[in-house]
Amino acid sequence: MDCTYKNPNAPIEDRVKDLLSRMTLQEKIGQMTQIERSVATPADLKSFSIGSILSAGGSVPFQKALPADWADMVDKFQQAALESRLGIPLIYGIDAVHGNNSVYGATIFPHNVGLGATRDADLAQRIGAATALEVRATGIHYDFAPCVAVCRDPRWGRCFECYSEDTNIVRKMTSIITGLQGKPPADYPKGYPFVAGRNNVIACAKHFVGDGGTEKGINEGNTILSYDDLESIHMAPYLDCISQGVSTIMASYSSWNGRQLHADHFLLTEILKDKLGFKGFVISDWEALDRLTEPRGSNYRYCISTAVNAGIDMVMVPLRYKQFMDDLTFLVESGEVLMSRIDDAVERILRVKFVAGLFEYPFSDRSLLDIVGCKLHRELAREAVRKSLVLLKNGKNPENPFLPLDRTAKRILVAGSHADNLGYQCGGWTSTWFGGSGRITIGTTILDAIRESAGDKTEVIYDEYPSTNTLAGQYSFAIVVVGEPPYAETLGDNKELVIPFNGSDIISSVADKIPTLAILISGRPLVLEPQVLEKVDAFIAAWLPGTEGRGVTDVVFGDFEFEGRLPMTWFRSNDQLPMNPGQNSYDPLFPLGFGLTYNKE
Ligand SMILES: OC[C@@H]1[C@@H](O)[C@H](O)[C@@H](O)c2nc(CNc3ccccc3)cn21
Repeated sequence: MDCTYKNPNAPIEDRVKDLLSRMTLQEKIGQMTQIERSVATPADLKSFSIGSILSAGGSVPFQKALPADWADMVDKFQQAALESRLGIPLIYGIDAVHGNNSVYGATIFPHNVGLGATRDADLAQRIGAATALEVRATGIHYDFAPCVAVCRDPRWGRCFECYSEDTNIVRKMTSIITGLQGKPPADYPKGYPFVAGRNNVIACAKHFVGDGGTEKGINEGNTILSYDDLESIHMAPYLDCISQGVSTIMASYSSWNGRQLHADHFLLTEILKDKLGFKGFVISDWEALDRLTEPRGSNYRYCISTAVNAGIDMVMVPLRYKQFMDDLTFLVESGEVLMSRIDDAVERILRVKFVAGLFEYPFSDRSLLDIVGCKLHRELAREAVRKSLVLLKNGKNPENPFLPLDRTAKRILVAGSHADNLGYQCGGWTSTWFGGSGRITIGTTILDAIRESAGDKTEVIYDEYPSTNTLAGQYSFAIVVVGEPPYAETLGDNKELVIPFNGSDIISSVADKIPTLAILISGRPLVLEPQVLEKVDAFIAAWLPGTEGRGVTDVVFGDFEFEGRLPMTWFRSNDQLPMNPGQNSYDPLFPLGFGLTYNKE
């Protein structure tokens, strides 16, 4: 074997150096280019040595494609990449942010806000490992997760993607990385990317840095903070990610004190790479370079030169990639971007590919196919749901708790927009970018769970919007499930955080007549009107639990204890926001960390 880079026994840094020395400028730039699957052609993958492909949210081979169809698609792209002159394998990336959520039938775990309510680092790691398996089963190598944003204002449309407003909770939950990638050995070099093997994925901590701290929670907005506060509140989780061997980090669309992150050499290079010693690669967000100018994408050469010189290594172009490659070639040939910067970026990309074993195992492992949505993973997701539930009220008189409910009760009324809607309980980034409604995948709604758990003689009546006539009936108790519709990113920015679809009115109309448990399905706390909270007998925040609705009934019917505690402050009204512990005006309805349990001690 004459090429060091092809020798699996050679030290990785020797392989990187050898391969880099053989590459043309065009091949180097090709490796820095990530394109969307919809514009990828085998011919271009081969001739341009494209480094990476992604599936945008909802970009699937076809509706309800099976894991084998996904693996076929990825392997076909990979085959083309391996036919390039130097045969450098590509990495295929996807947002598997709560399971492999674009894939029909995959296990959908609670979104991060619910996992933050568990504060359970071991659970996060096990979820990471399960997610890695379901991603690799589809042939995909690269997961744009975890989001380690610290959400300081719930008006932000991406609050549900965050573990907490509390930096230390986010830091704790970065353990998911050692599940996704595997755990590096104790003596592993600091800052060096790590991927244990074929059952693991390349992870991506995002979005560096301060995305959760923008003014008024405006998505892609401006985070106005001193460097010390930026570091202590928003940057701290990245030190944990780097110490756990995270292989890639995604830059944030947002700005710090008016400086766009994608253009910020100080943060991306001097801090992240030089001071923190990050040796993986920094990837841009989707068309983030285009956002560096107004109108977007104008003077694209300026955008490219600014971002690449700031420290962006791989560019999620992802559509007009020939323009990107041509412009970057021009910039290098004109000296505006130094070859040393290109070489640094390509070294980082190749390092991650060698570490991930992709030169040895570029294709999917078909023995994993049946693991997608398997019972073991659904049980894990069910455990996560149980541990994520936060009990905010239990009984109009604390001496007389309302929960646990009697599953053998004579007659139960189930109501509300979110009682029987799998898409709603999964939230955004499920099946499509911003999620959907109804039976969007395979799973158990809360109504399904109640029906499965209830006694043989128990009558379960479901009425989404119960009429006066329905409410006039006799019931042992009612369970009303309401909440937010799915959303993503800017679509989720909201200055008026109230329960949508007249959720409060439905709760009130039922609770006026029947002893009622209210369950809220949401990506964040919402305003709970005092009279509504007074009327219900019990109230649970269930966040966005995903496909395993049985996790809710496990606790509601008393088989398991409540363990969840608020990962976000529960504000009284929108005009209090932003409101975080430590502020003089901290006057929440329920404070960060609140959560009742069945047992008094
Ligand atoms: O999906 C790739 C990235 C994702 O990893 C980032 O967290 C997120 O900020 C992000 N936003 C977009 C843009 N959204 C989009 C979704 C569907 C089709 C087209 C664009 C892509 N991405």
